[in-house]
Amino acid sequence: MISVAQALDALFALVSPLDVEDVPLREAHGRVLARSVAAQRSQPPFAASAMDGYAVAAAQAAPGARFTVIGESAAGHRFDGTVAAGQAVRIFTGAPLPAGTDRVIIQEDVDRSGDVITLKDNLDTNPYVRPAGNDFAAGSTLDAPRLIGPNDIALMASMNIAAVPVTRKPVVAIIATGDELVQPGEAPGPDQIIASNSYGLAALLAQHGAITRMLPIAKDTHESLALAFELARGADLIVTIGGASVGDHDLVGAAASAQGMDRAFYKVAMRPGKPLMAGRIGDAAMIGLPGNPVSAMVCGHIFILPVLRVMLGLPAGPAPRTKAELTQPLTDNGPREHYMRARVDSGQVTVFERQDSALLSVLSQANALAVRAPGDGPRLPGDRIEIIAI
Ligand SMILES: Nc1nc2c(c(=O)[nH]1)N[C@H]1C(S)=C(S)[C@@H](COP(=O)(O)OP(=O)(O)OC[C@H]3O[C@@H](n4cnc5c(N)ncnc54)[C@H](O)[C@@H]3O)O[C@H]1N2
Ligand code: MOO
Repeated sequence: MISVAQALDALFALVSPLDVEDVPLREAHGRVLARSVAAQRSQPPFAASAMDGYAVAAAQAAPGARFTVIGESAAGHRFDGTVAAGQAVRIFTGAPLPAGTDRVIIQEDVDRSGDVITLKDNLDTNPYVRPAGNDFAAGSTLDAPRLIGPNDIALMASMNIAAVPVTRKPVVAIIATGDELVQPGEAPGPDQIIASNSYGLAALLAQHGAITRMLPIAKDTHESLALAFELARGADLIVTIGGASVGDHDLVGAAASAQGMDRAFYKVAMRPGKPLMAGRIGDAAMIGLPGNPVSAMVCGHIFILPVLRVMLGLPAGPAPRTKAELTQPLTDNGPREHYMRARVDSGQVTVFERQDSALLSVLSQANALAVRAPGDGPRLPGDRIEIIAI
């Protein structure tokens, strides 16, 4: 059996960043910026007032100084003339500073009588001018790769970038396997259960930038599995669920081999998730997940999300870990890396008592996986242990 880190490296070697497409700015949120983009203009494009008040020459601004107001500069409507000594222009936030001025006196610091203003004592010394290019200069870049968030959308809008180069979304085909499965909403027979982790995985992968194709449930026969692989053609990644272990009806490995799968590995020293397999089938990467619902979801977080990130052009790396303080003692860990379902609150982590990999009710209460290294000794309350947010 290989380690989780070795399995991740092998998975990263199976995939590469997908091609680039341009999308309208409104559709770029949550996508990965594939090429750096450059500002089409400076912001602000002119020296602008930061406050409502009066634009004057700074050299003349002193308590008691008097100015004649000769016009107005508003946002979107500049004052076209030049301001001479002893003159001021009424100005509003965001408006261009008129020629001949380099300071804004806020209106609270002014007494106005008709067209004449007198500056008060205790003048605010801030010039309240935003120089041209204060935020960014034309040509300055937002660098790729980067997961585009709402703040980036605002910045690119301001840079006048209407079409954004992003990595194409990976298409992931999801194949649930097993005679016991029916889809949610169908009527199960007495020995049947409802397919669940295919739906959880589809939600997880869509949340992280994939287009998911949920294929019909494959029966535990070579013919049915062959048909499922046929239907998966064209996907960038094929994810099977179940049939990965050693039982007489676990046929996914053999069915994938029959499709010409070039196997990278089978079995990983982790808990849950041991019977994981991966390889390539034609142009697609293939990941065979164990069927136990929590195992499949944990493998989704630990393996598939990092693989998606690489396909999206983001750096290769494992699921990010932080540390939290244990609230309870833990017995020593076995030889496999253990991803324990846990709840983190205010930096403290409580590991659930029931860790069976069939318990979706426990997984749904969890917001983290507490990670135990292979052979990790017993732990005491107060110990800081590694966690992965889920
Ligand atoms: N003798 C051994 N038995 C098992 C071993 C082993 O090493 N030796 N490994 C165990 C481990 S660990 C796991 S995990 C499971 C994984 O087995 P499979 O990948 O072959 O999964 P199945 O047998 O098909 O299913 C297991 C379990 O999960 C349910 N299932 C499957 N798919 C779905 C789905 N889409 N939605 C909901 N539930 C699903 C299935 O009904 C089974 O209950 O093997 C152990 N056995
Ligand atoms: O390691 Mo298997 O993946 O739960 O129980």
